[in-house]
Amino acid sequence: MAATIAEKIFSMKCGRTVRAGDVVMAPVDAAMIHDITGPLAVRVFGEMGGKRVYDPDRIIMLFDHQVPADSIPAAENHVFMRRFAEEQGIRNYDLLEGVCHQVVMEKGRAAPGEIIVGTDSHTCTYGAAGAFATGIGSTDMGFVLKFGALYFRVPESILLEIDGAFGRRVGPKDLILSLVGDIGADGATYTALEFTGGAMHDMDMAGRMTCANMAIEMGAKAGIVRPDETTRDYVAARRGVEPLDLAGDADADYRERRHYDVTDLSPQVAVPHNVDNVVDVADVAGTKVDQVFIGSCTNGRYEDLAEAAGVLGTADRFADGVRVIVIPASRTEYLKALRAGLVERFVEAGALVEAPCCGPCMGGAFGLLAPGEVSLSTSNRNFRGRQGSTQASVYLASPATAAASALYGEITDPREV
Ligand SMILES: CC(C)[C@@](O)(CC(=O)O)C(=O)O
Ligand code: SF4
Repeated sequence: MAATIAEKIFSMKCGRTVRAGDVVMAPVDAAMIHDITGPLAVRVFGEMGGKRVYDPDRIIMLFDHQVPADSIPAAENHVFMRRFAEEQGIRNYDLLEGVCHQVVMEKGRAAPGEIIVGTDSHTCTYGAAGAFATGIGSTDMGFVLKFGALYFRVPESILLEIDGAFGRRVGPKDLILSLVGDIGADGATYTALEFTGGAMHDMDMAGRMTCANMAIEMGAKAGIVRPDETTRDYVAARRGVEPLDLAGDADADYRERRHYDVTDLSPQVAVPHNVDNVVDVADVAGTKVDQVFIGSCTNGRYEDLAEAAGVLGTADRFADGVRVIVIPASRTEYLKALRAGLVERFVEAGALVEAPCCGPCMGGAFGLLAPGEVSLSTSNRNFRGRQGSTQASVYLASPATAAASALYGEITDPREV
């Protein structure tokens, strides 16, 4: 019987045919917890009478939101989580490996057909590898840690067929921002987005992660990129085995089918204070910026830093008065950038390059904005107060637009640099 990818994954996991709308108890292949939402999950696990986690090798614990510890409570959280890891024999964790969603992917912990949950709403990122990956609350995670399964209502799916070829200095972030603007912050609530089409097929894994990462910004439970040879190569290189092949059936019962062509897409910008308030860069060009942040689980990979460095080109310096903060999403991506000379290039141009962490993305330990200040950020949220003062403004854009804007001190179309 024709089925969507989400229906196929849940049917496989439940050992019977299930359909969108069915409520099922499904096994969880991997569970990710991090330093902000993890402690509560661990406490709930204890309150449920949990003594041993269901499988320590399926639990991934990462410290990324408040690292290095930026307060004594944060440090206490880290001690609490490290103790839990040690007592439970959880080996998949590292203090400074990087942002959770980058690390889960680069460690090969996501593969087509798997169900992965995380106590973070951007867990959907792993749909780039063909998994059904979704953010859950810390209470649900307490249940997963103990039982290794969770109740799900199998979501309806929206098929997104993306065709065409990106123009110069236009890429996956511009695509996903345009989709968020078109579908709306609540336009895909509780659905699974299924990304397919020529432009997705041509996209590298970094770009697919950028797209899957922002599925939640349309309310979606998951953002699954149809697996293909790029998926197979990425996963096989990390797992050493050929992953499952998986595709939604053309005649499956999709709630919606949408077609987009990226050929004429221009650089996109999400304007304060809503992620779905998306315009062409031309509509906000010339807006003065005080800070530019290049990083986050959305756009902190080597490919993103290289895109920004490409726009920087041979320019000596970023614009006077603009604070440029660059944060590679993981130690691996940082080392790639170091070895390619990108870090030196950013520092020479006046940027602050920080060790892998979430940083200014969520108004964490540093990079906070004062009232009236303006940030252009390659991250995924721009609600009021997200990066500091509720009187500050955050614009979201691609690494190329971020670099161009840092060069001129104002929002700038990267195609004009
Ligand atoms: C935990 C929080 C800061 C988060 O990382 C993800 C979440 O909303 O769960 C974010 O980006 O908002
Ligand atoms: S980088 Fe930002 S969006 Fe990603 S997990 Fe950290 S705080 Fe959340």
